[in-house]
Amino acid sequence: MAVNSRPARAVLGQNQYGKAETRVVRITRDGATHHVRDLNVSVSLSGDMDEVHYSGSNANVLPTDTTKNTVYAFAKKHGIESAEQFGIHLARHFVTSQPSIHRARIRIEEYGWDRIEHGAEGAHSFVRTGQETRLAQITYDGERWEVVSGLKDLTVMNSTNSEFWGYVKDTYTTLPEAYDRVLATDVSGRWRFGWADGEEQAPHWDESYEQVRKHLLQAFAETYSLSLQQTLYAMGARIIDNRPEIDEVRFSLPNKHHFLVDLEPFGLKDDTADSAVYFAADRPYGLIEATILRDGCEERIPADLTNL
Ligand SMILES: O=c1[nH]c(=O)c2[nH]c(=O)[nH]c2[nH]1
Repeated sequence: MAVNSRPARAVLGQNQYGKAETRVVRITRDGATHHVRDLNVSVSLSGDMDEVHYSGSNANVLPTDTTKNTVYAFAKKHGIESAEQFGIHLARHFVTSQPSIHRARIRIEEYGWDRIEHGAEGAHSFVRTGQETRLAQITYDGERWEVVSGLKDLTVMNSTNSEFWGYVKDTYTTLPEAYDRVLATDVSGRWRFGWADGEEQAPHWDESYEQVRKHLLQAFAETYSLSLQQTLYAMGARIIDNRPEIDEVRFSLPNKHHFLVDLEPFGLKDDTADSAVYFAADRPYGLIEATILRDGCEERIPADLTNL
């Protein structure tokens, strides 16, 4: 076909739509033993969608907001047995319940959680699977050494034993008081060793790292938390109390908010005694930062850990 005889009309090609990255966390409570399923669900639908593109008629459009609600409602109603089973359930629902939808693609990422081993009662403390990044900074001026070790991206969660209430309330405060909430954070921590004189026996670095990691995880798991600030202090104090080679610890802890999803509009009860479905928000987040020192030691780790 000659270029000047090609039809001038534009036509619609492949198209799909849906809600991407619905972060759904379902916590099931079997007495004091909790179970977590944590998914990132992306729904993509296609079907009779010519009109919405050509004329703007939404008559065939199931809102993406509805697909998000369906993810939360199904998590509550049917549970999450596996990512595959959950995806099959959703895909079948969209295609069979909506005449205008002929194809559904559900993509799911699942984040795994291991239990934190500790000495206290209860099984509601988890560390996300996959390794954190271990960090080290060594400074030497020909005389004195400074070694700061650390870690980042160690994600932990307590599915209970966390409250937040009794805070200042001003004109702009809307936050409801929480008497049983999820407490989750990505731990970023640095700790400075007392060792500075090369003549002295150096600490066993690997063993020290493993022990610090263990102590901070156990303190996170065992602390009944009234604020993330309190938990942060407990983690740092546990390290100072148990590891004589360390003089200073600094933590930067994002408060990874988990909001209970209101399922009442779908006739589902928020029965937290049995199971609960949360929206895992990624931003904005509270950011709680502090240094914990061995009494009498100097504060040397910079306030902004991104500079270290
Ligand atoms: O543990 C918390 N500390 C806060 O300072 C705070 N502020 C807030 O809104 N939620 C929380 N949670």
